[in-house]
This record gives sequence, C-alpha cells and structure tokens, in this order.
Amino acid sequence: MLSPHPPDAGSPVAADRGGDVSVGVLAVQGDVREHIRTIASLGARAVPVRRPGELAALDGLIIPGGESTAMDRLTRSFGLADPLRERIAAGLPVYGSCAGMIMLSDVIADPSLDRHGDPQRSLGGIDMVVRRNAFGRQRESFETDLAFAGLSGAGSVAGEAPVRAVFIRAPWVEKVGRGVQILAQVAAADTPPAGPVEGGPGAGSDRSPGAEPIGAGRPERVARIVAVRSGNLLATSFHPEITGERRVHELFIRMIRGEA
Ligand SMILES: NC(=O)CC[C@H](N)C(=O)O
Repeated sequence: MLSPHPPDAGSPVAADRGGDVSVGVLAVQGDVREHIRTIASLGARAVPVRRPGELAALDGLIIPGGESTAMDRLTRSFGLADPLRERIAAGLPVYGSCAGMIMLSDVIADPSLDRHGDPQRSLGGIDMVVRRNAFGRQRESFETDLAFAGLSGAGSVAGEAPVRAVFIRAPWVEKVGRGVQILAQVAAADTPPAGPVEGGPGAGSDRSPGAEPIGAGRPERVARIVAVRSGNLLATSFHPEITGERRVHELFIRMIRGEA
C-alpha cells in the first residue's frame, strides 16, 4: 500500500523510489503488457488485475487501450465492474488510455448495443461525454506531437517537450463538466463520422469549451479534447505506452503519491 511521502511536488519519479506503489493494470483485454512494462520501467510495482479480490492491495489502477465493448462485457462477467465503481468512487487513482478513457467517462455518446439492444456501459467517474472511434475512417490511426499540460508538475505546457501520441480508433471528449481539467487537444474534423444518437446522451451541440474553431481559413477543423484530469482520474485518447513516452505514466505515479 501507499506509504506517506514528504511533500516534494514536481520532483521527477526516481526509479529507486517507485517500488513503494502498486499499480494494477486491468488485465481482462487490451494492451496490458505495454502498460506493465512502462510502469515497471519507472520502478513501480505493476500488477495485472483480473479478480475483485486483487483490487484491495492497489494504490492505483490503469485501464488499458483495447475495445471498450469487450472490456465492459468482461469486467461485468468477472464480477469486477461494481467493485471497480466502488473503488473509483472512494478515490482510487485511475488512468485510462483510449478504451480506458471510454470506461472512465460518465457518458458514452455512441455506445454499442448488444444483441438484446442494451447499450455498453462505462464504469464512469469523469464528468464528460466521450465519442468512440471519433476521428473517422481516414484518420482512424495516426500519430502526432501534442502539447500536454502539467507533465512537469508546473501546470503549463511552456518549456515542455511535446508528447508523441498514437491514436488508434481513438475516442475524443465532446463535453466536460466543471472540475474536469483539459490537458491536451488535437485539431480534428468539426463533424464526427456518425451523427449523435437521436435523443441520446450525445444529442445536441457537441461544442465544448475545448472545441474552438482553429484558424480563420479552416473553419472545418476544431480543437478536440484528448486528455483530461478530474481529481484522481486521468484519461488520454491516445497510447503513450506504445511510443516509449513515459511522462504520462510518471504524472500518474505522482498523482498516486499525492504529489501532482
Ligand atoms: N485503441 C483503442 O483503445 C480503441 C478503442 C475502441 N475504439 C473502443 O471503442 O473501445
């Protein structure tokens, strides 16, 4: 379990101090190994999690990228969904990448339906609306450099090297509630590939404070939110774990320690 630390906010995570935190990686589906490798490379203990009983010993949890529909189905059938919701509500630090971001959203704009017509469910925790596969066919998978706020603990992107971000059939965040901090945005199409479900949670304007038009001559492109933080919860649309980028995981470890 997490031991108390002297308040040294902003200091880099040193490998020899990282072993004091246990970071679970939800291991029902998705790119579990890459997160385990990244966490272990930072010196923290990385633990694959498949059973409800494994949650108690964790200081933090990562929900990996993969397929949110399958993750929803499997977490429910493994009896993990409700215990996870309880731990999230009790303040467990959780980082979700891509499908993990979808799992942490309070509302999925375009949930898939099972054969009974029941929509996929998220675990929730972050007051936001997320749209799955939002970047559309042509840009289904792409890489770009992003300005990402707060990586050094300074709370701004000034002087911060950009994050190399890989997006794979990634979601974007359409709306955030109060208390949700926007950490990174990317220029993308104004219109999502499929319209919002009529009358559904995603219906109506999808313009959030982050969706401002970019450039006078290119009104068709807006800034889409791709990284957020809300209290102890962190989510990115992209996969830092597959590019060798470790600063997002470092930020998460500092959040677990109460240093960020
Ligand atoms: N790389 C990813 O995690 C893709 C997410 C996937 N499109 C989903 O809906 O869950």
